[in-house]
Amino acid sequence: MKIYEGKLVSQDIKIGIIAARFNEFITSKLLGGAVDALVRHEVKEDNIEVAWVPGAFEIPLIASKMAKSKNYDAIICLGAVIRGSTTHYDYVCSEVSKGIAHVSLNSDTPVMFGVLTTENIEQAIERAGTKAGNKGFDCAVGAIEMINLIREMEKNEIFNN
Ligand SMILES: Nc1c(NC[C@H](O)[C@H](O)[C@H](O)CO)[nH]c(=O)[nH]c1=O
Ligand SMILES: CC(=O)[C@@H](O)COP(=O)(O)O
Repeated sequence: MKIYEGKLVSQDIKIGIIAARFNEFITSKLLGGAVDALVRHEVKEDNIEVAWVPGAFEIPLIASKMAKSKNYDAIICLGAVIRGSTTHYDYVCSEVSKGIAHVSLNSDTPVMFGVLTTENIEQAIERAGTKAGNKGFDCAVGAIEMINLIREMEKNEIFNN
């Protein structure tokens, strides 16, 4: 039985991060967690590039452009969509999640979904560095794992058709 898994090592890893400015009180904490995880796993700061977009809905477009550039080994998408009093929340969440998944599959690039979708501000705060951890940190570790998993499987010619 052969098992492949991505090691948490970071030789010459280049990361693109997209952060939504909407609910910046939350998304800045997600960004801090992601950068902390990357640096503590020895990703060079010069190899981390951050793009700020107005809101989560704009993330997929920039993710697509970053992925098409082939300048990044993985892309991390960070946002905080918090339900309001209309159905706008449902449309934003749906399109952002579909859009990010579409970019990842169409570009063969790991695009990590670090967009909080919460019922209230308290749930967002809990997931941005308090009692439920930091989803930005988690996504960054996942990005390193995915990059190394793909590299390992490619080295073993697993994807050769
Ligand atoms: N309500 C939230 C939004 N709304 C804004 C949209 O993401 C988008 O920027 C706007 O519709 C213009 O295209 N964005 C969030 O990131 N979080 C929210 O809670
Ligand atoms: C997620 C949203 O778009 C939401 O915060 C907007 O609030 P509202 O539905 O009250 O306009």
